[in-house]
Order: sequence, then structure tokens, then C-alpha cells
Amino acid sequence: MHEASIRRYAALAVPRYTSFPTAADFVPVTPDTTSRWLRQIGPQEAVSLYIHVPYCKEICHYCGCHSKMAVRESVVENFVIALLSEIKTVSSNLTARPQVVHLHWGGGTPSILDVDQFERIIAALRLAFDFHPEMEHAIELDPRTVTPVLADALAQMGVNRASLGVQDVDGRVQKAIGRIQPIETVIRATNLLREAGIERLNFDLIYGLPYQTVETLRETCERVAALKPDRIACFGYAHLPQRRANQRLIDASVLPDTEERFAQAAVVTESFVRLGYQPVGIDHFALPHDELAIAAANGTLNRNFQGYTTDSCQTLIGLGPSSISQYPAGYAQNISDVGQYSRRVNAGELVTVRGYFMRESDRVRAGIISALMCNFRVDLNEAAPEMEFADEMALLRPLASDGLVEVRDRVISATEDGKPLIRLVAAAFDEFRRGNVQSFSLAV
Ligand SMILES: C=Cc1c2[nH]c(c1C)Cc1[nH]c(c(CCC(=O)O)c1C)Cc1[nH]c(c(C)c1CCC(=O)O)Cc1[nH]c(c(C)c1C=C)C2
Ligand SMILES: C[C@H]1O[C@@H](n2cnc3c(N)ncnc32)[C@H](O)[C@@H]1O
Ligand code: MET
Ligand code: SF4
Repeated sequence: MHEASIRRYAALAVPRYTSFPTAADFVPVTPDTTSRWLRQIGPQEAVSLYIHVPYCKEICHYCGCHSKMAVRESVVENFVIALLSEIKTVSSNLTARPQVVHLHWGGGTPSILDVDQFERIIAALRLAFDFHPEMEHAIELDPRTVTPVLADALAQMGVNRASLGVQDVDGRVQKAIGRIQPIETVIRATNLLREAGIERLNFDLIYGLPYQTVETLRETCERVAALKPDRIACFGYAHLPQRRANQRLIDASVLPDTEERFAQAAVVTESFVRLGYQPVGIDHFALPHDELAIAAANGTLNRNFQGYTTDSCQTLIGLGPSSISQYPAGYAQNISDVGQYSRRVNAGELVTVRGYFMRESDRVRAGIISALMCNFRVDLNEAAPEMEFADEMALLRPLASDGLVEVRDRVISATEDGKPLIRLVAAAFDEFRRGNVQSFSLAV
């Protein structure tokens, strides 16, 4: 593909498609709807739970997550009290006991909770939910917060997977992103978790950050791969300073440009493949024995709000401010403001504010977009035998003539050149993106 085409395409802003419709297209949805959707869950039905802990010790300059600085310990305790209220209200809306197959603590920094707080939350969940004996119990950890006491406590709680925010190990980059974290900190956290018996590890990295180059990234990839985490995610930095005040601390003049980002994404993939990892979707890598690598190879990979997953549950219940729940009938997102969240859950309310009611055609589009994001390929004869997609096909034509996709007998597949730009192919099937450029991140 020509440099000029890369530049043109990679500079387009498109969603990351962790859901379709994306959260940006949600409409008002009320707690009554969530109550109805919760009541429809059947006995022993497999569900996933996501718990959002919206606090960190301090906020990194690049962060795009929903999190605030915990200025006092009491702030975190007040959040835990509110979360316990929400769990009680959600539980009282259930008409059956579901079975939890995946439990994920995200944030923010869940490791800001103390052992007593974790235990109270788990005890509250166990009153209404059965935990599957082989439940995947995962937590996002800031390596700087991992202590021997925490590692042992997490293992005691049944945590069997941890995701560490590594971001980059280069000192100059770390200074520019407000995240000072020498690699020794990552090594220590990794060892403590493994010694405690938590061996399934993921590292998160970011490319497209200030002062990163192809050379610094190659070095970062080698240093983190030497620690042999089963999984690595490497996201493209999404710089949206108009929406995230903390990102205004990043000097945009030292950010890599579109072409450099493109080259960085390529060197990350090239490095991890050389170091024994298999690429999974657009931004994950996994060692060959890992379930995610196996799912990617045999076409059973799924995508949810946390990214790529082996989870195939119909229902994901999100708890905590800003959490998104997924039900067979649609999506429901909680209010994001922690103060309002707390006031309302403490008054016994569900706090759904936005979401989406899935129509049959949305389900078809969601299936197509998910197949493209996970497998880089979709067969419309299987996915949507009844739908013509004339507009969509017209949108794909320029991508096809630039060598990004091949369309044959209604089978759409990305070429090797097209894989990094698969979000653009997916966007052709997104009815909500018809030429309107919104504040999404760059395609690469
Ligand atoms: C773990 C941290 C999270 C990341 N994303 C989310 C969390 C909790 C969830 C999230 N982020 C955004 C939304 C949309 C609704 C909103 O309130 O703004 C949700 C549900 C906003 C957002 N974050 C990023 C972008 C580009 C946007 C806006 C566009 C969009 O909705 O797609 C950047 C970003 N955040 C995270 C990653 C990994 C990432 C970029 C690679 C983490
Ligand atoms: C959950 C993961 O999301 C990533 N992350 C957080 N903020 C951003 C952003 N603005 N752009 C890209 N990735 C981000 C970090 O790698 C974190 O560990
Ligand atoms: N807050 C943790 C970290 O940055 C986990 C990933 S970001 C939600 O290390
Ligand atoms: S990257 Fe992680 S630690 Fe940093 S502010 Fe965001 S949620 Fe908190």
C-alpha cells in the first residue's frame, strides 16, 4: 500500500469496537429496563461479572479510563459501601441464582482495596451468585501496588489471573507520561504473583506515547517478553485532551505522528512474533499454550468491553460507576460520576443511565463487526444471508482497491496490509458512523 494511503486511512478516527453499537451511541436507558433484564436471567445461567473500582493513587497523564485520585482512604471505603449497596439491589432484582464463570476487577486500580474490603465484596456477591468451581477470577493491578501481603491475599481469594499495567519501561517515556515505574517494579510484582500461585499474567503496553520510537519500543518489547507473561496487550495511545483533562499534561508536540505510529504498531507485532508470541486480534499477543491464542487460531475468540476474551457468556453484569452491562436484549451503563453513583445506590436504586435496545439488525451488525475484529474475516452468506449491504459494499470498494480487503462471493477478508486497519472495515458496517467524524481515536 502507498504511504499516502496509509497516512490518509490511519489518520481517520474510528471506534475500537469493544461493543456494537459503541458506548458513544448509547441512548437514555432507565433502571426499570435493567431491572427487567436482570429478572430474565435463569437459574444457574452462566454470567460474567465486572467490578469497576474508580480510584487510583494518582492519575497517569495518558489515562483514558474512568478513574479519580483517591485523596483519602475514606473515599475508597465510601465507594466500597456504595458498591455493597449496588450488589444488594442488583441481587434483589434477580429471580434466580446465576452461576459466575468470569469475575473481573477493573478500574482504576482495584489493588487500592484492602483485604477486608475485597472480602466484604466477595461475601456480598456470594449471597446472590454461585461461583463456578473453575471460574476465571481476574484482576487489573498497578505493579507499584503489589506487595507480598496483597499477592497472598489475592491468591487466597481465588484470583487466578492478573493484568499488570506496564505501559512502557523506558525512563524518558515514563517521565513524559507521569508514570514512573522502573522495570524492577514490574519484575518484583511478577515474581510475587507467581510465588503466590497466580501464574496467568497479562501485561498492558501502549505505543504512540511521547518520545517512543521504533527503537525504544523494540527494546521495551524484548525486556517485557523476557518475563514471559502468557498475554500482552499493546494499545495505540488515544489522545483526546478535549475530553480528558489529565491528557493536557502531555505535550502533543512530542507525540509520534501517524506514520510513526503505524511503524511502531508494526515493530511491536514483529517483535512479539519473533519472541514466540502469537498475534490475537488487533492489539493482543499470547504464548501458543494460552487459551486466547488457541481461541484466535480456531476462530472462537470473542470481544467485550475488556477487549479480547475467551468469554462467550450472553450476560455480563457490570457493577460500579461507569460500568457497562450486556444482556441478551441490550446494553446498560451505570452513571459515571462517583458522587452521584454513591448517593443513588445508597438510596437503594439501580443506576443505569444509558445503554441500547438491540434490534435484530443490530445483532447481525454486531456479529459481523465482532467477526472482523476477532478473525479479520466474515462470511456474509452465514452472518447475514437476508441482507444486501449495498451501501456497505460501496464503502468497502476504495479499501479493496487500496489492497486492504478482499471481497469475494460476499466473503470479506482483510489482507495482511489491511489487518492493522480492520477498524475501518468494521466501521463500514456501523450504521452510526456514516461520515460523521466523532472524537474517536486514530485508526492505528
Ligand atoms: C480500563 C480502562 C478503560 C478503557 N476504556 C474504558 C475503561 C474503563 C471504557 C470506556 N472508555 C471510554 C468509554 C466511552 C464512554 C465515555 O464515558 O467516554 C468507555 C465505556 C472513552 C474512551 N476511552 C478511550 C477512547 C478513545 C474513548 C472515546 C471513544 C470511544 O468510546 O471509543 C481510550 C482508551 N481507553 C482505554 C483504552 C485501552 C483506550 C484506547 C486504546 C481503556
Ligand atoms: C487498561 C489499559 O488501558 C490502557 N490505556 C489507558 N489509557 C489509555 C489511552 N489513553 N490510550 C491507550 N491506552 C490506554 C493502559 O495500557 C491500561 O493498562
Ligand atoms: N490501574 C492499573 C495500572 O495502570 C491497571 C491498568 S489501567 C486500568 O497499572
Ligand atoms: S492507567 Fe491505571 S493507574 Fe494510571 S490513572 Fe489510569 S487507571 Fe489509574
